[in-house]
Amino acid sequence: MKIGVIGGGAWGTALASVAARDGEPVLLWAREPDVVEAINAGHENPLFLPGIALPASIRATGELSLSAACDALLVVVPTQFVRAILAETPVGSAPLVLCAKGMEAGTRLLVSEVAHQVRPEAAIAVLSGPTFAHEVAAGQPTAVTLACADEAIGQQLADRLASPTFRPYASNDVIGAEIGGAVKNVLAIACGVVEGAGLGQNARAALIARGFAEMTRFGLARGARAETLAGLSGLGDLVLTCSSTSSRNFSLGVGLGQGHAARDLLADRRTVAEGAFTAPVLREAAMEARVDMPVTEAVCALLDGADVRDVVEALLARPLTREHR
Ligand SMILES: NC(=O)C1=CN([C@@H]2O[C@H](COP(=O)(O)OP(=O)(O)OC[C@H]3O[C@@H](n4cnc5c(N)ncnc54)[C@H](O)[C@@H]3O)[C@@H](O)[C@H]2O)C=CC1
Ligand SMILES: O=C(CO)COP(=O)(O)O
Repeated sequence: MKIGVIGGGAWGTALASVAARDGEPVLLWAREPDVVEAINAGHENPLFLPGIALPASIRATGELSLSAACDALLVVVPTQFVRAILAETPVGSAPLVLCAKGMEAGTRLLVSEVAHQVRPEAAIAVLSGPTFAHEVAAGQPTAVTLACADEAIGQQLADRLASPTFRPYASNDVIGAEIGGAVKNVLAIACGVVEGAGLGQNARAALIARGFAEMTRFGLARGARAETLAGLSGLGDLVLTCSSTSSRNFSLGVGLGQGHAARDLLADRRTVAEGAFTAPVLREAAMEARVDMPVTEAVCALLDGADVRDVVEALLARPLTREHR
């Protein structure tokens, strides 16, 4: 199965490295000519994944048309670009493995729903879980959820991508796998705020638990299964992203918690903090589904420029309620 990877950021590069581990040829489409050049000439992606040696069997290209020769395509561009890239990519009969974590602005769709609109004929899988790209590319042990409604295709993809240090766990809950990854990025911003504002470790643990309750309420309303939300792509990724400055979303939150303005923190970023784009979309989707998401609302307020102390005060002043509703 020849794998093509669409997107040469940190995660696309790390996944290309996973797929190329035994000398298998992998095609990697990158938008930046510098990235294409550096991968082909020096087997490194100094822009997005510096300091990691890549397998020589990865061939980078700037030509999307070459993906027509692939048997499966890993789609790893940030969420807001998935629709445009998929429209341009020749897909043929290749299954699409969606690896971005977020919701599309305007439509409020999950990435699989966008892919289904643009490529209704393609089999769709979602790969998601606690996966910092630099650790995966360095061969450190990692486990992910690989969800596909067609379980035979899902198993083929899992077998192809698995290695002694990369363990895909099969699932058929595509929506559930996506909701965990989309929501945890917003919650990671909130946990970063707790860190940046010096609110303490009790507050962070409370936020992870109440954030998980929020993720679960929203997920169940959108048709996710509870066990998927409690698995690698939900709780697993939430715990990872809420506890490390390696996370771009958590780091963005640290800056907000220290009182910096979101627009300054987001200006001129080359790398993506998906939670900043997903938060307002998630707030709208939650209102539409009549799901209470106070942490998400607080993150939206901070991204809109509200004062940290006011937002924290308002969260803590909410009426006391039952832990389980
Ligand atoms: N970095 C990580 O550790 C992980 C990232 N992800 C997800 O993977 C997705 C991609 O993130 P990263 O690879 O980390 O990106 P990155 O932050 O390393 O790089 C930014 C990417 O955005 C692309 N880009 C910028 N403008 C674009 C445009 N107009 N059209 C198409 N692409 C454009 C760049 O070419 C580059 O590939 C995100 O949804 C992220 O949440 C998922 C798991 C782990
Ligand atoms: O999704 C990730 C880890 O699973 C990466 O998190 P960040 O995008 O916050 O860096």
